[in-house]
Amino acid sequence: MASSSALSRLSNLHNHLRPLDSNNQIEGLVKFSPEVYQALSSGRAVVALESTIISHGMPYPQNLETAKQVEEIVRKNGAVPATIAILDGVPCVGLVFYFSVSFGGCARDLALSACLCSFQVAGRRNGATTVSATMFFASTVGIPVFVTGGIGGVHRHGEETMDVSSDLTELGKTPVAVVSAGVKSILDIPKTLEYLETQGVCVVGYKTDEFPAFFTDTSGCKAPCRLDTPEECARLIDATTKLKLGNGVLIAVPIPKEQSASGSKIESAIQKALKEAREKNIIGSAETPFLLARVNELTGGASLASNIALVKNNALVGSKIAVALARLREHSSKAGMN
Ligand SMILES: O=c1[nH]cc([C@@H]2O[C@H](COP(=O)(O)O)[C@@H](O)[C@H]2O)c(=O)[nH]1
Repeated sequence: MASSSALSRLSNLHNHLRPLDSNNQIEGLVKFSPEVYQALSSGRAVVALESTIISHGMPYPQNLETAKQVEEIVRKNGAVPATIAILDGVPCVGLVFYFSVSFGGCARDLALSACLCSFQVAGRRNGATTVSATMFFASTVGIPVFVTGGIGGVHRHGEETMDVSSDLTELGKTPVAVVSAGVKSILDIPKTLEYLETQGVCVVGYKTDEFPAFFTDTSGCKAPCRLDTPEECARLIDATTKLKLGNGVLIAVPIPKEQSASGSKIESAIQKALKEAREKNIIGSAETPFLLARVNELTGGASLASNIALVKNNALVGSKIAVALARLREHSSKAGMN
């Protein structure tokens, strides 16, 4: 449970954040760290980051350490990090330190997909945002690039259970580019790609022809498109905006080669964990956290090390894309093209 100091930090957090001055009702509900507010106001590159990776995706204390290191990587590469979470019912954009203190040590049962956000806001509760909720808020406040580890997808046997992550439907209706290491093989990767196609989402392999499977750089599935530089990705995002397609882009970045080596060991642990989940009848929102924790145990921590490495690599690539996009838009507006 939360320590009282963590809780008091949490409730004081609002004093450090400022609301966006806006007539837009949704934007008026959101609060920003001064750093993110300034960056957005001046057209600087900003990278959105989710908080479920802190609350659920990794154990303490690696979750906290990784969150801080990811923010550092984003800053070193010229962008401003914007971790998103709901605190006391207020969607907040920025300030990973406070979030991580609060979510790293408590509130681990609150991962919010977009559909649950209004419930938390109305009830003035706390919640870490998943990919879908982070996309929603990033889009609302004008952050076009969002970095995460992996997205949710169609679960195995999803055709019977209807267990399909709302990350996929959000990608179908929210214009944000999500930089991830693809989809874990705990999910059904071919069906996930099929579903994304149905949703009209442009899926890009970054420097690869193959869609990556999170812990490994291969999945046996072809990536629908391939791009090789941050500038190309920025042009794609810009074109999606100009065409007013209204949906997201998924940029799938393979895990770095060095870490991909332990992929086969991790894959067999995934198969064992999946079997255990079925035997114990662990389903729905309990399934992913169970599988992640069990795979980490079975691999003696190798999966966590890989997870951390790929998130950092995604932060590096995503920041470069955000910077390239900010430059492109600056040039366009100077040239009077917007
Ligand atoms: O490797 C990971 N995949 C997915 C998640 C989290 O799980 C969510 C998907 O959950 P669900 O399948 O319940 O929609 C993602 O949005 C993300 O927040 C994670 O932490 N780590």
